[in-house]
Amino acid sequence: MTTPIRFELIKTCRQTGARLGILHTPHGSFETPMFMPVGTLATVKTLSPEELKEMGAGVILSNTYHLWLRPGHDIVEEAGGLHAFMNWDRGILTDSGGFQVFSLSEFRRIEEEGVYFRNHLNGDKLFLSPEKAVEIQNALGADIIMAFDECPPYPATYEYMKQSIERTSRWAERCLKAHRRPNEQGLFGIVQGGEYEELRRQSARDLVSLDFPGYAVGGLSVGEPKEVMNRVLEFTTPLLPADKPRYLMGVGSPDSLIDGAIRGIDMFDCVLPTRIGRNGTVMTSEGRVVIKNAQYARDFSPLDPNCDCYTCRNYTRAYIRHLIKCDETFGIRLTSYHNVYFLIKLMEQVRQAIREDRLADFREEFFECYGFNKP
Ligand SMILES: CNc1nc2cc3nc(NC)[nH]c3cc2c(=O)[nH]1
Repeated sequence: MTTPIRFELIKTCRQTGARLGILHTPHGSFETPMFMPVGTLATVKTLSPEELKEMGAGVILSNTYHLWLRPGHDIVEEAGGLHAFMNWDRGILTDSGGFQVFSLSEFRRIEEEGVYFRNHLNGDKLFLSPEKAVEIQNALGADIIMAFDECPPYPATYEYMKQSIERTSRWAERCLKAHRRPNEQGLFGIVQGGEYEELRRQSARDLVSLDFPGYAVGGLSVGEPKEVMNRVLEFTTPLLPADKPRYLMGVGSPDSLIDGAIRGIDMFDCVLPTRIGRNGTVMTSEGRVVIKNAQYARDFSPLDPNCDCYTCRNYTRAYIRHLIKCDETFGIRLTSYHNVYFLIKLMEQVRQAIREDRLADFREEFFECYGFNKP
């Protein structure tokens, strides 16, 4: 069987556990650690594929649950798959819908066969199973697809978490069996177990024995303190094969990206840059800037003095503040463009620091400049 996804380990940073790698996919090869912009409904909100390419995006995300509801995976399949449908010829990863079920629907019932819940748009009863989640992802045609898992709430009791990870492992096996296109789409397993080391070990052991082409660390960035996330990563990533990609789902903020890379994570995704961009908050090398604040009314400097993106080269804080205040669409395009660019460039700096074996030093410098308190 030809594996559609291959991870090439280039080197490990001597100062930290961070890895420099290359993720080979049917739609190109991309350096890791990487940040993957989220395009929930087959678009990274307000940005064009050309803009994403010029800023260096390699793999972008789309949501199985949302595309299943609108426009329907059958229409996307008829269009020739997501790449054709959204005119994106680089990498695409779809999540499996598990997380949306838990985050969007109050009513839900988890059974062995799958999850019963309601359509968040019209209240209709819905059912998702491992088989259905894989069927939808096979139709959408992403290069990387995710196993159907349960992302338990934080916190959860040990007893709840134990029965949840055992079901998630059974579901993972069912996903492998249901996968119709293993030579074109790499199916990643998702390690669960919350903050319990013993359960993370059990979940990792179950999934690694199924030999997935890649592994995600799930169940994090769900409200736990950052120290908990970092501790869980410290004992979880070493359980995963060094020659396979490791994906931390739903992360994250600049400090979490750096701390995740230091703990051996290769792939990250987060809605943060476009979500906060839409309400006029931007990430800059000197910390967050809430552009609506009156202090920027006559500030004719760029959003970030150290950024060379399209937004920062051509527009001022005063102008962008004006657009956001007037609810002008061009305003959130400019802030979204800068925020996605910022995280993609941050990962370039992380990769360069790994090449120079100085990621711990880079972390110090970045945290100092960005304004994070030193841990
Ligand atoms: C598709 N399965 C799946 N998605 C996730 C998405 C997440 N997004 C966040 N924070 C924004 N945490 C997440 C955890 C999971 C998780 O444990 N499983």
